[in-house]
Amino acid sequence: MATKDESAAATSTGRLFTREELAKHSEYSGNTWIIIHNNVYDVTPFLMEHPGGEEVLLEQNGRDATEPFEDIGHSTDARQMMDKYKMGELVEADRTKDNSKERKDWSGKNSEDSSRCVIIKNEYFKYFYL
Ligand code: HEM
Repeated sequence: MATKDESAAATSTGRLFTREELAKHSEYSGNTWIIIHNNVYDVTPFLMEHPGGEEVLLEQNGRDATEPFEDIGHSTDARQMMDKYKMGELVEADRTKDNSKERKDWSGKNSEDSSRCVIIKNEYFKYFYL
C-alpha cells in the first residue's frame, strides 16, 4: 500500500528517517540512534565496546554527531566498523551538504592539504584534552 510518509520508505541503503523522528525516538526508547554524515546508526549494541566510551555516544542520542565524530579524527578502521550499525539515511529534506569525502581524503595526493589536516587535528587534540 502506498504511503505519504516519506520516513517509512525503504531504500537500498535502509530506511529513511527524519531528524524529528530521531529526536522523539531518543526521548522514549532505550536505544541510541545517531546521525553521522546523513546516515542513521543504531549504536546500542556498540555502546559498551566503543573505545571512546559509552557516555559520548549516549550524549548524542537522537542527534547529529557528525561534527564530534570528525573532530576526534576517527581512523579508517572506525569508519569501516560503522557500516555494521547503519540503519538507513535521512530524508532528502533533512540532509546537510556532506563534505565527508573531502575530509576523508588522507591519501596524501596533495601534500599541502594533508599537512594542513594534521595540524588541525593536533590543534583539536590540544583543545580537547586541556
Ligand atoms: C558508529 C559510530 C562510531 C564508531 C564505529 C566509533 C569507533 C571508534 C573507534 C574504533 C575508536 C578508537 C580510535 C579509532 O580507531 O579511531 C573510537 C574512539 C573514540 N571515539 Fe568513536 N566511534 C563512533 C562514534 C563516535 C562519536 C559519535 C563520538 C563523539 C560524540 C565518538 C568519540 C570517540 C572518542 C572521544 C574516542 C577516543 C579517542 C582517543 O582516545 O583518542 N565516537 N571510536
